[in-house]
Amino acid sequence: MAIIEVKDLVKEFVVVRKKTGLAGALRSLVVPDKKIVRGVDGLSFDIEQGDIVGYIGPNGAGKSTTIKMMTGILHPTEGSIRVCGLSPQQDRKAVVRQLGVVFGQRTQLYWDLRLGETFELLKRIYRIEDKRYKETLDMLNEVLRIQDFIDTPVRQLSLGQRMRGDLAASMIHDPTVLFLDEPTIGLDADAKHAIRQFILTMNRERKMTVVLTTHDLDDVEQLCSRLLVVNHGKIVEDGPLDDIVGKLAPHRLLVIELSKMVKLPEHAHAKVVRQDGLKVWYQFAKSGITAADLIADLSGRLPIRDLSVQEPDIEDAIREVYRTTG
Ligand SMILES: Nc1ncnc2c1ncn2[C@@H]1O[C@H](COP(=O)(O)OP(=O)(O)OP(=O)(O)O)[C@@H](O)[C@H]1O
Repeated sequence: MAIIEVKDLVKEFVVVRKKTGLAGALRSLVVPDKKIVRGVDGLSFDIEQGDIVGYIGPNGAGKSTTIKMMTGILHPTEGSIRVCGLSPQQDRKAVVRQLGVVFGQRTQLYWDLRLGETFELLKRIYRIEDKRYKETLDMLNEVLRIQDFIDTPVRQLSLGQRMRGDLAASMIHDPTVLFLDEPTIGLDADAKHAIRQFILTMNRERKMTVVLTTHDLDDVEQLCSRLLVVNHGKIVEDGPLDDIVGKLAPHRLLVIELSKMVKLPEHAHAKVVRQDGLKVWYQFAKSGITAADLIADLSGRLPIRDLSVQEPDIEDAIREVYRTTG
């Protein structure tokens, strides 16, 4: 059985369209011009235990709305959700016990408490045994190095420390599923690295299922085995990371710097897509030829001073999908 089951999920919001001018504003008060917005428009997917799934899409695609429904914060207009076999709406308490939720844009820590006091409080709320609590804290400390700032009041933590604290707090009750909404937003490279290591460790050591929304494609590439791409409230792609990259961005570029100007040879598997003086860009399909074979072919026919292979930019590719399906 999948750990998360989402079927035909729809969420509609009623928004009031404001009319312009004073007369319009007064008219809106008397007869509001209401419009229904579909934030989520018929989503279906399953997530298996132990998966790390990237839930990605452009601004306004419906990612946060889906997460809010999966965590029981919002009620679906239509459709059904099961998390660990339970309904987040009907069995909210039991589902919350199974979930860790972290929003990168806002903290769930108590602003005036020291981080350690917050953990103690959560231990009591969730009635965690001393032994398990200690094991969890030791593991969290190893990965997130929270000991350095465990006695600091939350309001004095840097953004990176605060995010580590938030992640640690979400783990105290040993959840089965972790929802992360933009966990690396605004962080420096070190903090991002620590957070990615933490996610991988929790997944490996505790079989934690992770659903991650992010605009950071490095997060996706380093963490996720599967991607769900959402646009206008609908899933537009669902599959292994490599397949989606292969489908959306099948080409690579071989960038060659020539040592002197020559006539460029044609190649059955590569075409020149750009030239700027002595610099030449050959585009080739990953499925047609390997970079090594292409380099071997061309190096006998061109005076090469330097070269590099550019991987496809998946973000550009996804943007292209959004443009064509939007
Ligand atoms: N409370 C609300 N009232 C009205 N419309 C809403 C509400 N919440 C979300 N929406 C609309 O639903 C759609 C999906 O929004 P959502 O916040 O889920 O997108 P998102 O993919 O999380 O975007 P982002 O990447 O910017 O966080 C948008 O059109 C948004 O304007």
